[in-house]
Amino acid sequence: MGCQDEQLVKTICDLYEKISKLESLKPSEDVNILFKQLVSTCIPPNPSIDVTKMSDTVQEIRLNLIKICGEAEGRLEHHFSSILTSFQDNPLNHLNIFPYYNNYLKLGKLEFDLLTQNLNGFVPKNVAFIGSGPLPLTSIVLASLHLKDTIFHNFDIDPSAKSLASLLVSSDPDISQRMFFHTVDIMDVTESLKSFDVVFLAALVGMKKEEKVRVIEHLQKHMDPGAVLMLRSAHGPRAFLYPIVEPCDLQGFEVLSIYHPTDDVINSVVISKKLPIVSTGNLVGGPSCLLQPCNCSKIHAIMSKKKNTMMIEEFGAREEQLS
Ligand SMILES: C[S@@+](CC[C@H](N)C(=O)[O-])C[C@H]1O[C@@H](n2cnc3c(N)ncnc32)[C@H](O)[C@@H]1O
Repeated sequence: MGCQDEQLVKTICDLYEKISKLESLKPSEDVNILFKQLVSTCIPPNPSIDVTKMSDTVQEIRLNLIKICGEAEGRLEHHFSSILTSFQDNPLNHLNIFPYYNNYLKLGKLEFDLLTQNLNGFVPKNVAFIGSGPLPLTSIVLASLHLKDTIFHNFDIDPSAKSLASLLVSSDPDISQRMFFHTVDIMDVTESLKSFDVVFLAALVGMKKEEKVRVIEHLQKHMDPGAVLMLRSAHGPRAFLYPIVEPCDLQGFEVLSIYHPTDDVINSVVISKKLPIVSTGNLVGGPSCLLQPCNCSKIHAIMSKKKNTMMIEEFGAREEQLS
């Protein structure tokens, strides 16, 4: 790692030391300043920064940072969703009070464009968003601007997410009829997952690699063959803020494209499709794949086709009926 990169990692670690000493992660001037510094340090594209090759100490800092950023993001969303739902008129007319609203507009457009490019004109009728939170901006942006006849089912493990998000959309004549919220751990949702053409998985569902892979395996077991799984990942220094999803984490899926933004959209986007299961229960295609050397723009994964046998178990887990 060059000395400039070493300096970048040192700056991130120094910011972690300050952030980890904060008494609260609730939005405040101190919290906002530190997180703005952290995000602006991590955003400039730098493919030579590979967090997976750093020391155990830096890896531990990264894991803690992802957790802290996740908590701060949740509190920020909760804070602004509470303000928005206090408006007398339609809260969806005031989304721009959220500091990262423009980022969600750009991310939503990027995800819609990738879907359009890879779905060959098919318009999804039923979309699931997993980890929608108290301010489900991805679903709202997609439903309002891009998928104007699509039904959205939002899943979140946190009860306050459903209560705030439902209130947020309740006064919008269109969105309130097409958007539903469920308080459930996605690991407890099984049969219902088959009804979705597209499933989005929020970056912060599964913060550790093994947690993320467990969720992906669960989705692979219950999604409909041919359905699309949209994931959020991170690249370069941005991987200090969010987990990385690699094609090899997506067993049973064909990775169609990975897009690494180079502007202020922080998340990379991974679009994949659940592989068909042939009659003998074997999967067509295989888990491992080769990525062309990353040029930090748009990468198509090259799938190596290998036969792969997969046992499917029926989960008797509790499941909330979709409305
Ligand atoms: C802070 S939100 C970010 C999503 C963002 N609002 C968007 O529109 O892209 C991430 C959410 O994931 C939820 N979450 C984490 N693990 C989950 C799980 N196993 N099942 C369902 N939701 C989960 C958290 O409760 C949190 O509200």
